[in-house]
Amino acid sequence: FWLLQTIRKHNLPPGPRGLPILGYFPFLGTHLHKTFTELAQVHGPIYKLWLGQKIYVVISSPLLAKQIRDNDVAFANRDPVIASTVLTYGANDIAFSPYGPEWKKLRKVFVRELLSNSRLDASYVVRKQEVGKALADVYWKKRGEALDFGQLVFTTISNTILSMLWGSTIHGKEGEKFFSRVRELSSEFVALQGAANVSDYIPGLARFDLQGIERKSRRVLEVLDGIFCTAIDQRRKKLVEKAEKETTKDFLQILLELKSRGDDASSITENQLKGILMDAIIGGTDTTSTTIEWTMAELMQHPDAMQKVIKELDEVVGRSYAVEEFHLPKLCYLDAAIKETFRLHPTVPILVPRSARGDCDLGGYTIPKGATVVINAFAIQRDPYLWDSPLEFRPERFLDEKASKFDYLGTSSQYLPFGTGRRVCPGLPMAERMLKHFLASLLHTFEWRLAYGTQIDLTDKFGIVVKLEKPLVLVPTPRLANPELY
Ligand code: HEM
Repeated sequence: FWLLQTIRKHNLPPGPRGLPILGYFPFLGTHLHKTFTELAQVHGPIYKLWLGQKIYVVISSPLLAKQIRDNDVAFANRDPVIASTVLTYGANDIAFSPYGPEWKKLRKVFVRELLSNSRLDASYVVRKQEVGKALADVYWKKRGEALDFGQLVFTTISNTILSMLWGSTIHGKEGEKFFSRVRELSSEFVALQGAANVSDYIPGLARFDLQGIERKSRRVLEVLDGIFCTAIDQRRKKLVEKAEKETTKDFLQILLELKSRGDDASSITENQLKGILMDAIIGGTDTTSTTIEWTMAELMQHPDAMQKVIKELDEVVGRSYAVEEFHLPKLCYLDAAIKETFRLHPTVPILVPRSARGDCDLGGYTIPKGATVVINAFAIQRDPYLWDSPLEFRPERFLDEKASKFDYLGTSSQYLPFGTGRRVCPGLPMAERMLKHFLASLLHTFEWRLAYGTQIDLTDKFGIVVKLEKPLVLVPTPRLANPELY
C-alpha cells in the first residue's frame, strides 16, 4: 500500500522493472558502477531503481549533477547502510551524519583544525618520514625483487595517516603492532560497507541480520574501539603529565583539546572524536593508495607517458635530491597523469550516495523524501559525448588551457572524483599532497619494470573503493646514485 501510494503521488523517473519485494536487487551484478552505466544507456540520464523498499535515483549527466549542486542543501543528507552506521558509532562522524549543525561542526573541526594548509605544512615532517622509511625499505630489502606494489603503497599510506593521527602517542614495537592491526581491520571495514546486505533494503528483515553483516561490523568496531581507547588513554596521560615539548601536535592531541573545551560551538563528544578518527583512517587510506596503484598501472601500460613523468622529475627535482612537497606544483605532467587516472578510474566511482531531505524536483521528475541519490561519476567521466576518445589514457587532455576548469572540487560537473557541493571530500588537500609526493618519490628513486611472466591487467573489482582485480607485481631498480637519498 505504501509503495503504491509513493508511486501514485510522485512523478518518479523511469526505470527498469524488478521482482516483487526484492525489486532490482537480484540484478545488480558484481560491478555496480558498470550496471548503473548500462542502465543509463537504456533508461536515460536519470532513472530510478527499487531495491527492496528503497528508491534509488541514479544520475549520469553533468547537467543533472550540476542541478544537484545548485540545489545542494536539498540533497545534503546521507542514507548510510547498516554496516556504516554501526562502524561510525551510530553515524557520529562526518561522512554519514545527517546534514545539520552537528555535521557542520564536525566538518569545520576537521577542515580547520586538521587539514588547513598550516596544519598540513606542520605534519609534512611525518609524511616525509614515512615515505623515506618506505623508500629505504625497498632499497635495502627489495631492490631487484618482485614486489606487490599495491601492498607497499597501502602499508605506507596507512602508516602515514596513522602517524599523523597519533604518531607520537604510541611508539616503537607497540606502535607497529597497533598500526598493523588497524590496517587489517580497515580492509575488513571497507569490505563490510561494500557488501550487499538485504537488511538495508528490506528493513523488516534487519532484525534477523540474515547475512551476519551487522554482527561482523560490531565485532570489527569492538576491536577498533579498543585500539582507539588505548591511544586516547595514553595521549591523555601525556597531556596530564605535560612531559613533552612537541612543536607538532598529532591530530589526536588536537581532537582531545577540542573535546575538553566545553563550549558547544566547537567541542565534540567522545564518540564524535572516534568517528572523526574512523573517517580519516577509512576515508583516507584505501582511496589514496588505490589511486596511486591505478596511476602506476596506467603509466606502466603507457611508456611514453611514463618517460614524460620521469623527464619532468629529472628537470624539476634533479637526480641529486629527494622529492619534496614544494616541488609538487611544478610537476605538471604528473598532475595531468593523476587527473587522467581519476577520470578513467574514479576511486569512488558512484561517490558517496546522498539522500533527499524532502520531496524535490530533479530533471522534471519528483525525487521523494528519503530517496537515495547516486551520481555515477564513472559514467560521466567516460561519456563519449563529453570526452574525446574517452577510453584512452591521455594525460595531455588535462594540460591545455580549457582543462583548468577540471579541478578536484567538482567545479565542472563533468569531472567529479572527489564529489561536489557541500559534501565534497574534505580530505582532498591531504590526499593530494600524500598521493603526489609518494608517487613522485617512487618514480624518482626507482625504475620499475613488470615482474617476469606478468602483464598489466586493468580489470577492476567493485567495492566502495574500486581496485585492480589482480595485484600489480613490479621490480624496482634504484635510479639515484647517492645511497643517502634512500
Ligand atoms: C584519493 C583519495 C580520496 C578520494 C578519491 C575521495 C573521495 C571522496 C568522495 C567521492 C566523497 C563523497 C563526496 C560527495 O558526497 O560529494 C568523499 C567524502 C569524504 N571523504 Fe574522501 N576521498 C579521498 C581521500 C580522503 C581523505 C585522505 C580523507 C581524510 C583524511 C577523506 C575523508 C572524507 C570524508 C570525511 C568524507 C565525507 C564528507 C561529508 O560527508 O561531508 N577522504 N571522499
